[in-house]
Amino acid sequence: MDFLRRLYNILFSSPATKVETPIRFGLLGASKIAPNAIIGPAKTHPEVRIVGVAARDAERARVYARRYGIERVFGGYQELIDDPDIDAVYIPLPNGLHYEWALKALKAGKHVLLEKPSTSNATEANSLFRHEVLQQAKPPVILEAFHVLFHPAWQTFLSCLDPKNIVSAYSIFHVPRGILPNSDIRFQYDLSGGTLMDLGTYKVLDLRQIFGTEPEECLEATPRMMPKGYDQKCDHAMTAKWRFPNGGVGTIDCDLSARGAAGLPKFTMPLCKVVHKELVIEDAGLGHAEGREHVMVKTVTILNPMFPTFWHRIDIEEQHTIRTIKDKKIVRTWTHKEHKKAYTWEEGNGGPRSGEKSWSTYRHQLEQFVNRVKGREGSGCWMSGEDSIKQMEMVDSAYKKAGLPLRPTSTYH
Ligand SMILES: NC(=O)C1=CN([C@@H]2O[C@H](COP(=O)(O)OP(=O)(O)OC[C@H]3O[C@@H](n4cnc5c(N)ncnc54)[C@H](OP(=O)(O)O)[C@@H]3O)[C@@H](O)[C@H]2O)C=CC1
Ligand SMILES: O=C1OC[C@@H](O)[C@H](O)[C@H]1O
Repeated sequence: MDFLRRLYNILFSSPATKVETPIRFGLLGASKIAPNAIIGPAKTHPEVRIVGVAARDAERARVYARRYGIERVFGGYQELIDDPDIDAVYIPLPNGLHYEWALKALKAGKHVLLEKPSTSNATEANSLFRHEVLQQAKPPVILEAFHVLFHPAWQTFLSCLDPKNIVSAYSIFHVPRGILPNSDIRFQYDLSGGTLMDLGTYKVLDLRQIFGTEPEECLEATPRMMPKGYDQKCDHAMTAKWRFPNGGVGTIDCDLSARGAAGLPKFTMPLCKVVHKELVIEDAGLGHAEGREHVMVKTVTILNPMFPTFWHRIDIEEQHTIRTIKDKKIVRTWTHKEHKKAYTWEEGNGGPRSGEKSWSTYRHQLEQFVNRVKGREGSGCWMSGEDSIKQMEMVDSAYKKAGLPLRPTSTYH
């Protein structure tokens, strides 16, 4: 029942009355993702209007504008960026074009909401996020659009972890075979494609946030390359492992063409599972009988971190053991399980933060983007430029380990 109510509110949320001077957004490209990522969220945001769309082909932009009720059409990306009526741009272009168009937009003084991955590699990320245009007194805002981190479900999950005691973290995101054609932009090396660049970047972010720090080394990276006849520099799937400074190991598993028995499309629930090291519990009761100790291992799992507004669950499992200290003979074991959900901040890890149950991860993200542009404090959830650089360093480390070329660096300056 709760699920149906949420679904109804997600699909039919009423449009907001707009303020007199909203942030005027332009879209680069008539992209597939913009309706979910910004056009829909903007409808319920009183301070945002989507005023223009640019496409390489003006007719394509016209059709898109008509379909989504966008006032203005631009015959090219630069034309939109140069328009004084545009305050901010959303960039959902193929990965290989992110760097160039983000920099062009920043140079024109526009705020930038930039799709993930921010750039093709760490070299580009360095040049973009440390560019002089961002060193001025009041620089434009730029955000790599890792929408998931803005949702209370993800933040609540993080607050259940004890980063320094994490032994292992596992993060999986598979898309069943057949959803994306092998000709998709995600599988073209020249456009900086690859599954690690696409789904993998979410998983890389998961590990960075779970451990709360950067990895020391990529231990393994195993791609499954595109089938014969397609781009042989692109990974269709990737698993990779990193060691973090506390000795813990983080593993990612991403697949944009997941198959099961007989090669049929396979669905796997996206999740992150975190196992902590065994801790001795100093309790006055059970564990303190002469010669015995009470130990506990905590495992925290979030199911469906990607689309938590529809449904998610956070499972906290504590495995308790009473055993003899000398020879570790088990006297008693039991498991304590707790399930959490956080469709709102109140349900989750608290705080007077804004949001409604029906807000998607993208709507939460837009709220914080606007807060930054307006110079307000906001929820505290953010992805800094330095964070985006670290992201790409970690992605590059896996491509290097796999023996694959880094995605190509743009020649734009
Ligand atoms: N945040 C999220 O949940 C998601 C993020 N993404 C990210 O958004 C970006 C776009 O993804 P998606 O919307 O699926 O992509 P699309 O296939 O819809 O492509 C986006 C736009 O890229 C433009 N484009 C420019 N140059 C090229 C070219 N050489 N070949 C093909 N297209 C080109 C097209 O613009 P034009 O209209 O001008 O022709 C097209 O509209 C990617 O970076 C992806 O990682 C994607 C899905 C989900
Ligand atoms: O960002 C994304 O999220 C959802 C995926 O299905 C898609 O491939 C990816 O680009």
